Amino acid sequence: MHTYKIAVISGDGIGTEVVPAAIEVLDKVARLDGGFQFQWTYFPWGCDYYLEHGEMMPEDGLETLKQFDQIFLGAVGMPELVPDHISLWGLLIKIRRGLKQSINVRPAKLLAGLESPLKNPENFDITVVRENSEGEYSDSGGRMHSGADEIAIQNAVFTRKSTERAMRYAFEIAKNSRNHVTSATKSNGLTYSMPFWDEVFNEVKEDYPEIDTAVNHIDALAAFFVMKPQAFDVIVASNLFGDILTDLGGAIMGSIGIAPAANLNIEREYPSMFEPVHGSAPDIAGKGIANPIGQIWTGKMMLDFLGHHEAGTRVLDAIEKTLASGIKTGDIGGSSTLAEVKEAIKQNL
Ligand SMILES: NC(=O)C1=CN([C@@H]2O[C@H](COP(=O)(O)OP(=O)(O)OC[C@H]3O[C@@H](n4cnc5c(N)ncnc54)[C@H](O)[C@@H]3O)[C@@H](O)[C@H]2O)C=CC1
Ligand SMILES: CC(=O)C(=O)O
Ligand SMILES: [K+]
Ligand SMILES: [Mn+2]
Repeated sequence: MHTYKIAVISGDGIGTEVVPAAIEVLDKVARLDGGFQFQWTYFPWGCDYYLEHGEMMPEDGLETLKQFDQIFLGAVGMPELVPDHISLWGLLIKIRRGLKQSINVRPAKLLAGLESPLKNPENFDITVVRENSEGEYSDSGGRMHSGADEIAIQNAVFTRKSTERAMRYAFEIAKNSRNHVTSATKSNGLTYSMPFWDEVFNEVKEDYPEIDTAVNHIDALAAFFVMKPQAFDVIVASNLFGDILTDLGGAIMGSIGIAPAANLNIEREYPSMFEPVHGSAPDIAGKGIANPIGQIWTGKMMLDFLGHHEAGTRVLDAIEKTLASGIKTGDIGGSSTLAEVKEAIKQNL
């Protein structure tokens, strides 16, 4: 029996509610499978930790995390207590970069039993490959002067290595999907980064003659997500474009509370980190009404990454069965609690 050592960072807000629920589901599916188990190690890192220690995680936090097989994280951020750029850069983004989780995979598909806010949605099944290590998320820039002369400069960083890596990963995924990759660009507004992005895309696609491609500006692409999401298979996007597009992906499924994500170290040199698309949702935290499906589906992505596809399928089937039976949280039109949804998903495994 294989034991996976998983570092758990529930983080802030609803992270502390949805993570334990997902762990119960993962433990049960492991028991039903019989071939593997999880050993969970909990780290109390987050905004409360920051208020006590002056840092979001200990200085040797990354070294500690390297000893685990994978990381399971909820969400980071409590803007009323700690400014978001401090909390996210001190924990979430620090781990993504420090452990070279350079790819963020975020699926969005029409789930059985869930009503999309789109009026007559055709069946859509999209995988967004988001570059996760650079781009518009950068700490290069500065602020100076004050008053009417105040200036803020935020640079975006696009390296050939990381751009190409994200694109190649998208093409590889497309081979096992429907052989189509769309590139999200904005080379009509950004004069250096996105023309470069387009050039690299044109070069990379030459290596994949069997894959069809399209290029859309991100503004149009966002509109197409609403008007014709069925037109897409795999999408490759920069860090910020992918971030925005995948909240929209969650929304057209029914709620950002169900959207899963995986921060992958595709070289498998360091642990990958599995955390849903949504944040800490301070507006509903502590009420027991958060939707646990995003976190649970994220657990399915971890199972898949570990090679347990049958167990992963079992989790997604149980989610869909639960939705079809009408057991839903408020964000997707139901009146069930987090605990009720979790219990139903466990039953349906
Ligand atoms: N990966 C991460 O850890 C992320 C952290 N954040 C942080 O989270 C905090 C709140 O950010 P927001 O912009 O409000 O985004 P958010 O994703 O936390 O919430 C946006 C809206 O969606 C709802 N929502 C989110 N997850 C839900 C769930 N599982 N069930 C039901 N409803 C859900 C919330 O109630 C809220 O109305 C901030 O500190 C932000 O920086 C935001 C996004 C990602
Ligand atoms: C911070 C955030 O919203 C994300 O990385 O998805
Ligand atoms: K998250
Ligand atoms: Mn986001």
